[in-house]
Amino acid sequence: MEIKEEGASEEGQHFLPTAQANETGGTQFTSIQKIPNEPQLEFILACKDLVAPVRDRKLNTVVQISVIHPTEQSLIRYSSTEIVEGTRDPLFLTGVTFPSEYPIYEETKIKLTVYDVKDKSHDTVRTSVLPEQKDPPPEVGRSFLGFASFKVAELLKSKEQLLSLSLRTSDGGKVVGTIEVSVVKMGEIEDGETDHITTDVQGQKCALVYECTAPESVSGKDNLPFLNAVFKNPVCKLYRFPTSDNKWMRIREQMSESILSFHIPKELISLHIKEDLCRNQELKELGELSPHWDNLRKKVLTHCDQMVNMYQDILTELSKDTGSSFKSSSSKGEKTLEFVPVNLHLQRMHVHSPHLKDALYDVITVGAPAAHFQGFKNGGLRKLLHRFETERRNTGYQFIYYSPENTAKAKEVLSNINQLQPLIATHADLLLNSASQRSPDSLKNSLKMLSEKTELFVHAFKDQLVRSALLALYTARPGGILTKPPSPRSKAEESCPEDQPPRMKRQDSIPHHSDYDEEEWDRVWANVGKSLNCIIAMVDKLIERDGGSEGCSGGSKDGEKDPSLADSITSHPREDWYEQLSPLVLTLKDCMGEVVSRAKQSLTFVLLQELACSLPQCLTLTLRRDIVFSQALAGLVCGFIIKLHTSLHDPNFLQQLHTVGLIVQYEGLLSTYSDEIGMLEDMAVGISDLKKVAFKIIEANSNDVLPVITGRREHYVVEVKLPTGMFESLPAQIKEGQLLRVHPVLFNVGINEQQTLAERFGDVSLQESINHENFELLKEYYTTFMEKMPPDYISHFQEQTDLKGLLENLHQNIQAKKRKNVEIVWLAATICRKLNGIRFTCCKSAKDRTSMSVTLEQCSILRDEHQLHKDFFIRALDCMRREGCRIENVLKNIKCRKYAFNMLQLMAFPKHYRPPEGTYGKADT
Ligand SMILES: O=P(O)(O)O[C@H]1[C@H](O)[C@@H](O)[C@H](O)[C@H](O)[C@@H]1OP(=O)(O)O
Repeated sequence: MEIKEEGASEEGQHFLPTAQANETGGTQFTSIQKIPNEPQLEFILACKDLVAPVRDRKLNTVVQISVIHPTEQSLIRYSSTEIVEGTRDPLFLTGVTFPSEYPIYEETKIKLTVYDVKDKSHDTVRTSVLPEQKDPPPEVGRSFLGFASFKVAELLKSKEQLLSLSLRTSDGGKVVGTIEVSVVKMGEIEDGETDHITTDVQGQKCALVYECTAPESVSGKDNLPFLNAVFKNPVCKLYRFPTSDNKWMRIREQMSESILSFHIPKELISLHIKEDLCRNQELKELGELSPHWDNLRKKVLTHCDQMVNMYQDILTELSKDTGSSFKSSSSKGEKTLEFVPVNLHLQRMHVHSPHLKDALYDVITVGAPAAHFQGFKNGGLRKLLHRFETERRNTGYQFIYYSPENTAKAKEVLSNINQLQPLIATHADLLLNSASQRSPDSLKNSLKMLSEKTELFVHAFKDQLVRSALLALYTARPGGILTKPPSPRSKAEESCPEDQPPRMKRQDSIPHHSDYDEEEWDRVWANVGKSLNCIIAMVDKLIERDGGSEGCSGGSKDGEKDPSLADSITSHPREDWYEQLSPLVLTLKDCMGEVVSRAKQSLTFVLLQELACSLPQCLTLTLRRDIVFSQALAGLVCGFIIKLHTSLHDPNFLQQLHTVGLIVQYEGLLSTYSDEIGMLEDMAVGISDLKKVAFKIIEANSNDVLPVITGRREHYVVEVKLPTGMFESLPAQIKEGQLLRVHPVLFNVGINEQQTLAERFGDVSLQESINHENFELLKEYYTTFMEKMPPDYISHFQEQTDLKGLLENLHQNIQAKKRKNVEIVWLAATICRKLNGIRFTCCKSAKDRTSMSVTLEQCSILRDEHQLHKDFFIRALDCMRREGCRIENVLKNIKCRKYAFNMLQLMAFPKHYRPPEGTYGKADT
């Protein structure tokens, strides 16, 4: 077989899809026997007795792993180990793993090439997947020592699955040492054997014993097919690190993208279109208005229709991306991809350490949810929304000011009406159906349902807002007089004596009209309750006369019956039930229709005020908020799904889920300088808006496992599907569809050179306020958690972790005005993990700073929870950053294997956020 130049082939971590891989020109190859969804082959490497080309040179070795597929002639560079310095017998901590999807067979050949690295800052055989990019030539920074190759079958069939191969020079002649390839299986006990490994600290040695406790399934293998439908294109890396008692722990790092990146935005945009079309229709149905308001309505409708068209265009564009699951950092500013989160991944660390249970640690990494296309010249949502509200409050005569709470309330009531009216109509028909069957039980049941829904309906209008909006609309009708200016009134002011002028407080400015009959609405509204009472009374009578001993459980709402109705009931002995109930049901529907029509119009009029007073800013702001929210929600749904699947077998988690909900903690690394201020302002609102989301778990009835979103801008429900077996095992509350809450919190600490500028010459108040506000939210969650979770769980919990102490520590750190105080994000992350929460890490692109942070978090967990040998902390960190999933993330985003940092930036970073030499530099981002 001819071996081609290495530079000509592509980086192998992004492999062919399986179907393609099996098309091997008709030739059959032998698959490696594998456990479903587990990597097919994993091995580690060590060299012995390496011969230096120059005497007395201390070797710094790296092994490059390449693959030759059976049908192909060329080499594909697959991965590399880390560089081990100063030894002829290097033992590599970075292993090799071939994920389940990788087209590898027993016939596949693997080539191991050993290099001596002379200049780490230039050590890079290939930094790019594009052949002719500006990479240094292969020989820069390193020199070839020797190579060996083997077929996968040879390794698998070898004694103890271990090969010891001679390393030869390129002409194949001279032996320059040996390389050992040893198959590993996460969780399997290996033969006791000791070895030595050079640590970072010169001269220190560490005896290593291959010994592991029995494996324990942490990944919930039975639900993997389900997760595979959501998480795609995994990149896997394998490491082994020594523990403080000189044993091995194994770590598998995995990074996957998700089709939810595109699916959630599409779902949301469809929902917005529906909501906006419905609002536009309601605006049209507002009825006759005086010329002033009618003109405004026309203007609003023109803009709103344009907006809907725009959302439709975006949806069409996105729908073309069928099956996409990744938006790269370089596409941040693309208009058609605005709703899609940037560089969203599940970053998972699976730890198998001696004497401890296997553990999984998940972080969702994603670019800060922000409106990159709209830009940040005028700031982000936090500032823009505030400014918008202030301006609106101060607009003069032409509009009526309703506070954001009241506008939201109007939307909520409108949505409740739209949901409840058809529901009530259905229950009323079911009642008639039961009546025609003369079935007392079914009649009682139908009545119960009808009563419940009608009560909800009546309750929905209890708000003072409906009353005041009715009056406002009355004055806006032709002939209605709009008092000048609409005088602000609150409840307190209503009690002011007539002769005293009302206080001019710029709160809701609701007009008055002396001809207006305020009680009319009360009558119309009360009629619904009354007509329900009539039905209840009639059902009671019918059942009683039919021989039933008990009265109907529906019960009159206020205990008294309408006298006229009671008469009509007594005058019909043993009649046809349907005939008796039918007119009453009709009356209920009519009364309801009257209420709906009045309330809908009045509340739509409230919405008209918001839109009319600040066109087109209002719509642009809504768009910005929708964009940011969509990106945030896509991440949240990923986080929720993965958390649910990994914790499904933990009853405490499930109880926590339906009792107090989940904390969702976002770590932000944005600086409070220049554009990133705007990003942070967007991100803060996007994350806070996630409070409007509730999850509901439903049983999957088909192969379509993707979540479904219902609701509207103020309140969304995400339905997450589970296969029957898993669904059945859930607690009753969850199965019954209880809404599951999330509690998002954001802590931000800027770490780069821009933050240095902000701290020296700028303003860090945004970061400070965000951290303060979110600390209060976190504390609230903790308090509820302690109050609502059962005492035995809490005591077990407290034994393990001093959460209170961690919270206090976090609080002190937030208050201390310390520069780049990364302790804040570390503590917040620790608290989140201890509270069983969902973790997120974000920077602008989730590529560079995020990569530094998640790798640091992973190694800190290994040190704090899994006894990583202290001398190996930095080395583990460097391994993960040099050859781990995150450098693949960089490659995937910008087609170049370099973190986009320069020396100046690195100097500004807090300790431990700096990548190893040779992995960073100028990159086209
Ligand atoms: O992933 P990020 O940390 O947001 O990437 C930044 C990087 O930190 C910075 O040094 C570099 O100059 C670029 O601005 C990166 O952002 P891109 O969005 O351009 O990848």
